[in-house]
Amino acid sequence: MTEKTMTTLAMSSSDFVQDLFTSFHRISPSPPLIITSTLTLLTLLCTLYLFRTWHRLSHIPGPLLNSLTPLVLTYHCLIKEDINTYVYNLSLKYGPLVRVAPNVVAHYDPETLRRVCSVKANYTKGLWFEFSRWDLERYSCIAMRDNESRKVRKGMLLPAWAGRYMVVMEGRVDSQVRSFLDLIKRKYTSTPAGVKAMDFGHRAQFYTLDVATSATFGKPWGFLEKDGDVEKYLETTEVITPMFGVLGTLPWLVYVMHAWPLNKLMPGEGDTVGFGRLMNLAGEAVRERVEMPGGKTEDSEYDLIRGYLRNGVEPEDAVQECITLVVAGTETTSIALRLALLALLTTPSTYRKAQDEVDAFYSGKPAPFNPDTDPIVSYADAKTLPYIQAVIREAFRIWPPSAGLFSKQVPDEGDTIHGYYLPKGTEVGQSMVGIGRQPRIWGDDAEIFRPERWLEADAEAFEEMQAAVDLVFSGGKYVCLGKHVGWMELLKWFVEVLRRYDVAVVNNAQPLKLKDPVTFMTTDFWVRFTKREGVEV
Ligand code: HEM
Repeated sequence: MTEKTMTTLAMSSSDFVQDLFTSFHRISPSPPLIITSTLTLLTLLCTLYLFRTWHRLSHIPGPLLNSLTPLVLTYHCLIKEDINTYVYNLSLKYGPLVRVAPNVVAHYDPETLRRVCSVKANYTKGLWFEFSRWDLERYSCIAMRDNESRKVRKGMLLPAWAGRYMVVMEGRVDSQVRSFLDLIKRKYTSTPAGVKAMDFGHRAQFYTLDVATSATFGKPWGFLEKDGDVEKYLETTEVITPMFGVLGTLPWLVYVMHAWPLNKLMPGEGDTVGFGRLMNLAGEAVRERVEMPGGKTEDSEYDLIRGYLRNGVEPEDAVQECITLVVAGTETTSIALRLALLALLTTPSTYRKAQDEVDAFYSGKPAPFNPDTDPIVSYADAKTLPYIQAVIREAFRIWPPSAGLFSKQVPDEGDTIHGYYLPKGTEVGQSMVGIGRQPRIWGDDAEIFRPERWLEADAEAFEEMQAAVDLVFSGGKYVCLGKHVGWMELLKWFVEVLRRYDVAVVNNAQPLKLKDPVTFMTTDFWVRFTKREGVEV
């Protein structure tokens, strides 16, 4: 090959490459075209996804936006802080079954709620409960979604609350009622010479925390004695509790938070304060009891951890149950205590009647009254006071302490509620606010706090009302384990406090601030206690 031929060949191959490049460039799409096609494809996929999301339950009435995204509910938890009122208002607008999120419907029918929760129903717990998984490796009963496993676990938990153990538990409640009275005496008795206002929102929590921790661990953590937060528990739970509402609407976030790197920020057994400290103490308490030599435990040493372990709960699971006991037993009862007191303080006629009932009860007892040695009213006696019970039931009704959706999942065979077919996997949420406020059961004055309605009702109506309000403790296989302890705490507190003190709000224009990010939470509830005339305290 000559040099000339070589040069010609080299030139023609470079021309060829250049031509190829130019023609490729000519047919390749311009950047705007790539962006436009990608956007079109994404829009198409999103539309398909949204259509599919909407279509599944498109026959259930509800706002369009809610059928496309759960973020509307998240917004009402996080920003508007009115989630339960919002869900009830949707029911009023759209009917007895309303679609509140793509896969979640809500109802306010006591009968439906009882059926969904009944032992026979194949419904399982919904994803809403995922927030109560304190550890992804282990379950506490409240978070268990598999019916068979939860039946076995609940069967182990129940005997720990039975018979004579309730007597022990009542003694624990009495001690904390006494601690509360002692706190008023020590620091918060107002006189004409000066007001010693108490932030009741926090003190209600101190009381219920001391009851829950003494029932669980055998002795209280001592919030009332210290009259302050212990181990920064409240400081951290005040941040965490509203988050429970958000996680209820976006359950997948629970797994994100338990995965690296967010898990580094989550409370854990290594923590020395806050929620992590509770985990830590629960672990220690369980280990301590497992390592203890066998033999009979005196009733005075009885606590729920011992009861659970004795009934066969694995130690690691007992830790989870301890955490649930403290979380489930505290905020619920505090809410009921605060709002029942608020209702009494802002309705003078009911306050008088409640106090008269307590006085009438004690007028039949031998005098004189010694506040330090007289026993705290027994649960059995307190249950003979209809008006005080009516006050508590009215508070439960208007501000249900367990106000969230508490959704349960439709079983494989599907279900029909209020004439609407619900396919497998649909989450059925409850509106306890709706159950407590619907005029069909409560009459036209359903929004009004009026304990008298309970005394006026005939036997049949009373039964229906009681069965409806009782659902604040859920029902069937999900019924609250601490129901009687909660009732004891409330009844005993009202009887013993009203017996000794006159209570009044401090800020008449705004007794407290109420918000509803997951359930009814209050701040700035200042009250004053004044000794009743002629009563030694
Ligand atoms: C006014 C007070 C209370 C209310 C309104 C209340 C409400 C509830 C509700 C609605 C549930 C069922 C959740 C569900 O699975 O659907 C529940 C479960 C539970 N509650 Fe309560 N509760 C109260 C007080 C207490 C107390 C004082 C304790 C313990 C000291 C407690 C311990 C528990 C436990 C351990 C569970 C889980 C039961 C299970 O998994 O089956 N509760 N509570």
